[in-house]
Amino acid sequence: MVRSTRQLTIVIKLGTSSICDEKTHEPLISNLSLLVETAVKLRRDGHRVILVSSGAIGIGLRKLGLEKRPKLLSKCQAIAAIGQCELVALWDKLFSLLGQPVAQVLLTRNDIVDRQQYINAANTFSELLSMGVIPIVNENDTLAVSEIKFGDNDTLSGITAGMVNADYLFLMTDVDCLYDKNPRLHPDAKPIMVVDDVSSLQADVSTAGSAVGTGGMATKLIAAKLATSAGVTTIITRSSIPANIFEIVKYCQSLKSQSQTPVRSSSPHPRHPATEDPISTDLQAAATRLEETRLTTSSSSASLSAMTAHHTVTFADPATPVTQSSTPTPKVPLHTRFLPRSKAVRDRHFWLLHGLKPHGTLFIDQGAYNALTRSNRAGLLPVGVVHVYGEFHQLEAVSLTVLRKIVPSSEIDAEAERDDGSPVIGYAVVARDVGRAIVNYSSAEIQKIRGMKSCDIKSALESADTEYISHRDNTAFFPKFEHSISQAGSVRGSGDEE
Ligand SMILES: Nc1ncnc2c1ncn2[C@@H]1O[C@H](COP(=O)(O)OP(=O)(O)O)[C@@H](O)[C@H]1O
Ligand SMILES: N[C@@H](CCC(=O)OP(=O)(O)O)C(=O)O
Repeated sequence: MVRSTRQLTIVIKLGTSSICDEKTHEPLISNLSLLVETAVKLRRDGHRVILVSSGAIGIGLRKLGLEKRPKLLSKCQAIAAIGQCELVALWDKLFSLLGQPVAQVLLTRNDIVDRQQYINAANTFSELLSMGVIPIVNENDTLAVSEIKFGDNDTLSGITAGMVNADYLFLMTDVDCLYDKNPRLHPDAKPIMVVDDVSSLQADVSTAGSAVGTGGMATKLIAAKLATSAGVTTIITRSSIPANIFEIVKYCQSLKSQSQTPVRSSSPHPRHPATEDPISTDLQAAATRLEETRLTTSSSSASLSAMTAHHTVTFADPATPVTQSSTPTPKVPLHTRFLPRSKAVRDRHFWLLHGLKPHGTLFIDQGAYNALTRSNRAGLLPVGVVHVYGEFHQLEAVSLTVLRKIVPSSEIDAEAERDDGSPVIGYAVVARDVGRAIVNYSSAEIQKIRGMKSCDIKSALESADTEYISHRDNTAFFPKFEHSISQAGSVRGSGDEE
């Protein structure tokens, strides 16, 4: 039993590989039943549970006696429609045996781009959870085409966890945890126990996962980044023993309460809980890492598959200082734990960053970025915009990118050419994706007023309702340490602008 002084909200994501057999696509009934027992026990312990379930296409393939996914999108969508019906009927049947009501929630990215629809979805989750129901979420594959797709249920589960302000996101899969490389291909792969910053993680997740899964580990890291930014502790662990969730939550809760217990000190200065103190948080993480390093060798055998049973070495980032901890080592099943950010991005900011689909990019200068992110935040003025990329309309979303350097594309690739064979005249841009904004002007209008003082907007445009390209309430920024690493991308422009 997970004893907790407060009710926890726990999102559990189950991938296709945990729902049906990789080759025959037969449902893995024992897996599903164990998951149902665990979810119902969590409910009976007073927690709120959401299940994000893949498997519609896998189950649909089985129903139609097909060996693999057809290439044609409409066929896949039809199979998903057939499979989703069977999948939810199966979940409903299993949960009903234990008297647990469930609800089906199908989402596409388009559903949450609109703020009101996002709020509607969040309210529906909230109502269902307070009625004691377990929502079962999947992407609405019948409607989703690439432009409006989450693309994979890992990302969808990260967004769901952020939307409901969950405490935990469990990404249940067919390996015990995240490794430094794919354990299916590398028997010497080392498990990674704790991750405190997904952006600086060094693990090879480039190889594909199971034959039935869509994103492999790469999309689980995206989900972890999304969820931890919203303050959600994210766990990757094996799905075949769902009861491990109890042990892992108990362990994480005990770490949290340890770190929140004020330390008695003779110092005249009050001590802050460790979670508010970046230095002690680091030490806590490092100490935890050491504890977990020990426990991997001793207690994970129950959850280790034949494939990974020999992994007794844990992997700790050598760059991170590790301190001794005298805390007795608890026995916890093998898992990777992604630590939540202490400054969680929630509600409107979470929606701005992760619900919206950017239609273009505004390159802003460092001064604008500083003004937009300081404590007394400013709105985005034309003077801070140095470049506009893409075509978008008023009130659409854009990415905000801090421009670092512009390099003529010829310096990067002398052979660069367009599809029709003509040479590319343009730039390679070194920039950092820092946030999102909803704009008050179209791309064509911003092109005219970028770099201008606010008093000049009226003379440059036919109508100018506001001096702001984006009001501060319509901008949101990724936590500073989580910016994506500098990326180079070519902007195919006229070449005469900068
Ligand atoms: N660094 C890594 N650590 C662990 N698993 C990895 C890694 N890189 C790739 N994988 C693969 O990811 C798979 C899990 O992803 P996936 O098949 O999409 O599962 P699911 O259907 O549960 O979403 C594992 O079976 C493994 O082969
Ligand atoms: N929506 C799809 C699942 C897509 C997906 O992300 O699958 P997986 O990588 O196995 O979690 C389905 O239900 O088949």
